[in-house]
Order: sequence, then C-alpha cells, then structure tokens
Amino acid sequence: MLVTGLEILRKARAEGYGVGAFNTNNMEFTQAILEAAEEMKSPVILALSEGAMKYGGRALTRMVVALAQEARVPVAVHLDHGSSYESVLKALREGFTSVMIDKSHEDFETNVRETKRVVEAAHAVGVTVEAELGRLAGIEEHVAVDEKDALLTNPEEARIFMERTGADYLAVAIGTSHGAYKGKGRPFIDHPRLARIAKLVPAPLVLHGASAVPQELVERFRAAGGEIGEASGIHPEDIKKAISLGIAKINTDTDLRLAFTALVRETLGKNPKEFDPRKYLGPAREAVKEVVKSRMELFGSVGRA
Ligand SMILES: O=C(COP(=O)(O)O)N(O)CCCCO
Ligand code: NA
Ligand SMILES: [Zn+2]
Repeated sequence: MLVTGLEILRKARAEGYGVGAFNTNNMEFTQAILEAAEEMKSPVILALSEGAMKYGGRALTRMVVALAQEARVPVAVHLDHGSSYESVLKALREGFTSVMIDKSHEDFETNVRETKRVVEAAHAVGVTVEAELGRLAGIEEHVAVDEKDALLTNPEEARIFMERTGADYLAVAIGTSHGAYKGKGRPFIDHPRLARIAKLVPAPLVLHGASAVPQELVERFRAAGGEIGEASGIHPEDIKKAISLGIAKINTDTDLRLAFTALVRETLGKNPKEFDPRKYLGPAREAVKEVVKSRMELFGSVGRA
C-alpha cells in the first residue's frame, strides 16, 4: 500500500532497523524492488531522482505510483534530491508520498528558508519531507578536524535546523559520498558525530551514498567487459552501526546499477545472436532483485511490513 515516508521511517527509527530507498528509472528496477519487498515482507521506498523523472516521465511516475498502491507491503514513492520548489511541486502533482528538498549546498539560512517553504506545501497535501544538512564527501580519517566540520553535519545546527524547518527526516553527512568511489579502502564513517546528532534530532535520519560496492560485483562487472577503477563502498558493519545509532533510511543506487549492467553485459557477451530485450533485461532484473533482498537483510527490515 502507498504510505508516506514518515509512516515507514518513524517506525524504523523507533524499532532500530533501517529501510532501503532504492532508485528506479524503469520498469525492471521497479519490479525488482517491489518483488523483493513483497518476498521479504519488508517496507520499501522507491526513489526517483529528477533525472529519472526526466528520463521516464509520466510512463515512469504513473507506473511507480500505481504499483506502490497495489503492493502488499508499505511503499513510499520518494523524490530523491529535489533541487527546487518547482521540482517538488511536480512530484506532489504526480502523487509522490515523500519528497526531498536538497539545499545542503546553500548557506544555512537559505537552506532553512527553502526547506521550510517545501515543508509547508508538502504537509498541506499530506506528504512528508526529507531535508539535508552538511556536505556529502568521502573523507579520509586523517582529514583535519576543521575541514571535517566544514563538510560534515554539525549536531547542534541539525537540531536548530529541524526545529525551524519542520522537516520530517534529515539526510546527514558523516563521511559517505555518492557513486562507486567512496574513498581509499574502507571509508571513514564518523559514528561519534552521528551519535551526537541522533541525541539532538529525534526525527529519522537518512544515509546517502550508502552502496556497498561489493568486490564480487565489481569483478563480475569487469569480467563482463565493464571498466571501473579502484571502487569501494560502505562496509556492512558501518551500515549496521549507523542504523543502531539512528539512521532509518538508507539510499542505494550504485549497487543496483552495477548488478543490472553486469548482467546485461554478461548475457549479451554469452549470446551475440540474441536481440530480444527480454532475454537480457530479464536476468538483469533478477540480479537487481537479489541485491535489494540482501540489502533488506542487512538493514533489518525483513518481516517488518
Ligand atoms: O544516496 C544515493 C545513492 O548513493 P550510492 O551511489 O552510494 O548508491 N542517492 O541519493 C541516489 C542518487 C545519487 C547517485 O547515485
Ligand atoms: Na533522498
Ligand atoms: Zn543521495
């Protein structure tokens, strides 16, 4: 059933588990994510970025909202990294039940003002809001303290920010970053900082850039002809620890893309004569589903629907 992001995330934070927000751009990803959620009896958040909205248009948004309504588990349809008030309004018009306004690159007062404006509009139509404070950036442990403070979320600022904006959940910067290159080896995650934020911010917390970029997936991608450098993601133990400290929404996109693309390359490589899209998109869909299921097990959301 289609529910708001807060309905899913409030319970997750209260009960100490995480819920995956998985990005989709097409039918196969959407099916894989929802099938995994139903099989695992797990709540789930379907995330569409502005790029996804542009790429898929009404075909994508109508499909995602309709399938979320029919799903046998709680599903929120979420605008990922909304960059403007107008972009959020479009998502609200499409029936999304969760919207992110990401003004984390602006100064504090601008972020507060813009976020507050979105909260008023979204709440007026029963939709909940994710905001962001702090700069997502993979940082090495030895990075100077003042540089970390310039980048990562300041706990006291977070408290004031949430009180002034009324946002429902908060994306925090504690050392993760988007994409496949999150730092040399095991990225440094500032758990003490997260603990301080969680003490001051009772709202569900969000972890962006949370993909694991597992080596076996990177190898499979390379073996099938893909090219990728020294890729590394967030260690599963760091995800579990972050959830125990207050993270409730975990964004995963890169892992799904790697799995899907590795399988398309592999299937096409093995069957040069094949030109029925279902024959290479189907196995890729299954690979995405398996990644989503394993993420749900890691997050502890299995059986929580
Ligand atoms: O936080 C994330 C996903 O992070 P990751 O790249 O670790 O999957 N997102 O918001 C997804 C869109 C960003 C491009 O990946
Ligand atoms: Na988001
Ligand atoms: Zn993100």
